[in-house]
Amino acid sequence: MAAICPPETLNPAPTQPPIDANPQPSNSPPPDQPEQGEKRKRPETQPEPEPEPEEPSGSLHPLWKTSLCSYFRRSGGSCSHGEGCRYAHGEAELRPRPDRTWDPTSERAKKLLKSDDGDRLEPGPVSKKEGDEVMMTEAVAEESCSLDSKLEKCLGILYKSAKKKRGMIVGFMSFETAEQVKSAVEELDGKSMGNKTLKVADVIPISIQRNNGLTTPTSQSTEHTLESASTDNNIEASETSNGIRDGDSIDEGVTPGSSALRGRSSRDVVTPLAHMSYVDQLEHKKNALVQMLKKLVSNLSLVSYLCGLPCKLEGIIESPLINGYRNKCEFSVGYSLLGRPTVGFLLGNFREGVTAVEEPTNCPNVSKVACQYAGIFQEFLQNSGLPIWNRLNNTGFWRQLTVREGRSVAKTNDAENTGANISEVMLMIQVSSASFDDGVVNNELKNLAQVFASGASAITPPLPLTALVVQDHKGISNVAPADAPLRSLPFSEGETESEVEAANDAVEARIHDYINSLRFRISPTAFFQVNTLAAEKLYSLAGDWAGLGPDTLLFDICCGTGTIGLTLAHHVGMVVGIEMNASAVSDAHRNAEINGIKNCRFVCAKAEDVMGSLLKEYLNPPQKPDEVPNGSQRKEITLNEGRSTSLENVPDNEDPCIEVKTGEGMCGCIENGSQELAADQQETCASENATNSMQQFKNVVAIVDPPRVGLHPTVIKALRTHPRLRRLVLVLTFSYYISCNPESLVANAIELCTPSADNNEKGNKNNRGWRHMSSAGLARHRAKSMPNSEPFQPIKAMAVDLFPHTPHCELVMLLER
Ligand SMILES: C[S@@+](CC[C@H](N)C(=O)[O-])C[C@H]1O[C@@H](n2cnc3c(N)ncnc32)[C@H](O)[C@@H]1O
Repeated sequence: MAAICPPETLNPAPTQPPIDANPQPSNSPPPDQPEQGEKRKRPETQPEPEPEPEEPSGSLHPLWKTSLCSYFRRSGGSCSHGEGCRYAHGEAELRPRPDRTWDPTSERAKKLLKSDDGDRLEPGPVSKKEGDEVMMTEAVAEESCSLDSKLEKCLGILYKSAKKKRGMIVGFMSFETAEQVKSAVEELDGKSMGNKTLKVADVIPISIQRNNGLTTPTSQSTEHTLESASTDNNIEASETSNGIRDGDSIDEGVTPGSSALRGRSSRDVVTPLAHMSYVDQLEHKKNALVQMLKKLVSNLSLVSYLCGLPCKLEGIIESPLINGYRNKCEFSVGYSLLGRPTVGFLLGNFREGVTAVEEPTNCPNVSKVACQYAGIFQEFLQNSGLPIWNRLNNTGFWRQLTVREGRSVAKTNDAENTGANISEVMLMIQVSSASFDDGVVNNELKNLAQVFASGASAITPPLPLTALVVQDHKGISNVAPADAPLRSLPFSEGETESEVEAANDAVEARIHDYINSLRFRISPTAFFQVNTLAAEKLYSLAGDWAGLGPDTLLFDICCGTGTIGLTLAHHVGMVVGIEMNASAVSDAHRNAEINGIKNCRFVCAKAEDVMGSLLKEYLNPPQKPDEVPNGSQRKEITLNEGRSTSLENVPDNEDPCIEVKTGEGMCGCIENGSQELAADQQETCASENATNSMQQFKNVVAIVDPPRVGLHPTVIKALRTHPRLRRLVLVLTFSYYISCNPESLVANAIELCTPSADNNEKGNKNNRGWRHMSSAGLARHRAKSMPNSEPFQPIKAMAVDLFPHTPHCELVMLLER
């Protein structure tokens, strides 16, 4: 309903564009933990006031009695803290603040505000000029009030709940009654807080959700939002190397914003470089990469370097497709600036209070097919009986539409005709069904499936529709954990519920794409690079630089569906892929199988849990034949769903993954080159294979393609300290508007490349200084305690542009020692 903002924040430089990105499970907290940024719910009953700090006699706390006690006022004159309460029990006790202002909720301040002198005790400029207007939450914070617990105390208004995310410059409030809303607006708009002025701006009320008998209103209360008119173009990216996701870490979807957003388009937000020629975009990215590499130099003072760079930047490889290249788009569901249910991209960052969603039609990186599906869904939502997800109070049903496309083997670089190769489409609709009746939900989903099917076939040429999946997710962020429930929806005519239920048991929804003529199966939550043709170039470059040969053992760390390892498998003796997403590992197995590749093993685990033991297993062969590496694995082998079968015969709908658990929590999938999956046979086979292979690998290489956060220190340590690993190829996403990406690259490189210290420093467990360190600082700190080992040297780097029109880019860096 209202927003408060400093005008200077209205149009800052864009930060992250918001299309898709595969959710990175590594970044998703386990379901039992709050997701990042998740707010704690305000308790129903008013909590007891926090214990007040003891006032040292003789030296009063500077804020002593400078704010009115809301408990005292509301309870009609009692407060459990009695006279010891830090807050003033009534106007008479009230003291002026250190800045000579009065509690703005006090009668005294109100009177002063009405006078020409404003609320200051001393003459001086009153902060009424535009530049000094602040978000309510900023001002409140300056007044030492936490919005959650002390808003009422500070502002003296009645409200139902107040929410603010860390880092947000707006706060959201809901009220019990219309009167509360009215008086809160009167009270807050234009109010001076310290030397700042609160601004209340109009927003479109989000809780006006359709209720045509199918849903219950989210709350009986009059729910309004105090929201900001301010925003910038920032959209947080959850991840990663495949680009950006919309709504990622925006997580909440609130209302469409205010007039400040009018004129802003999803094109500006999602593809902020689209106004430049492609040549200029590449130049821009290259320059940004040079800056980032220079930063690396300053952190690696002992490494020889060239022209200010740690290694030569060989250039930037262009994307074969510049428009419509994305094979995956995650479209938010929300309201447009005009209040219309819309499927598209958020116009800004929720932290800045922006929740308006606009259609993706002008975003040059989105395919026509994806736009058409977004349009079909949007049309459906105009008449849906179930509400759109409300990011303010985390209620509602429809959350997100993901469109994933698979291409046929024939490729075209024809920018105008990118849709021609799209042969498969998977639609994943994210909903939150928890508070809705099953019958209503099923009916609505059935209608939606029909709408998608008929909409797809009504278009000329008809849109492919291969799989329709519903993801049920009730977390605050749209980034669902990898284990969020998925179900397939029937969409072809005549297909019945029970047929689909049966099919759900057997057939997992998936699409296929091709890389270097290999066919790849992709499950709904598995990572796959969003620009397939550019990814081919990326993988080829990584392979060229890795120095591969028949005697090479290649570790594909963070392997996803196995793309890097499988496309290079024919150059090497063996590939060991490590990946934590079980669906992706299952895809990797299947992909090896459908492409007839036998020399790969894929391990389903966090790299940090298994890297050390895998290096040992392959590179420190046991001395005696009966000394089997990872002996504990043998005891805990389990077959998925207790099946025992031959991989050669695994039908497309079965998961050939065998899980192996070790005492260290390792969960591995035995290499699929083995024929039998019977547990004991498989384990022997795997070990033998591993042991036999060990002797023949003269060359050990790792290609590392980690998520945005970079490599875990444990993985770095394992790689750095294993003397037989001589070559490392890092594949990292560089996003020059996002500081954390280059940070993680720089941090990882510091640990890998800093020479060992003469005297290793042992970590001091009690040293909490790390909390305030940058990631580079932390990495330098860790490098000091790295066990004595030969450092890697950066040899060369090259960028590959997987994300035209956006600030993102992949960087490949070769490290050797
Ligand atoms: C940038 S993607 C690269 C995937 C693959 N190399 C490709 O190009 O398709 C990063 C992958 O790392 C996985 N991942 C994230 N954290 C991980 C961890 N701690 N251990 C193993 N895999 C991880 C993600 O699930 C994701 O599949």
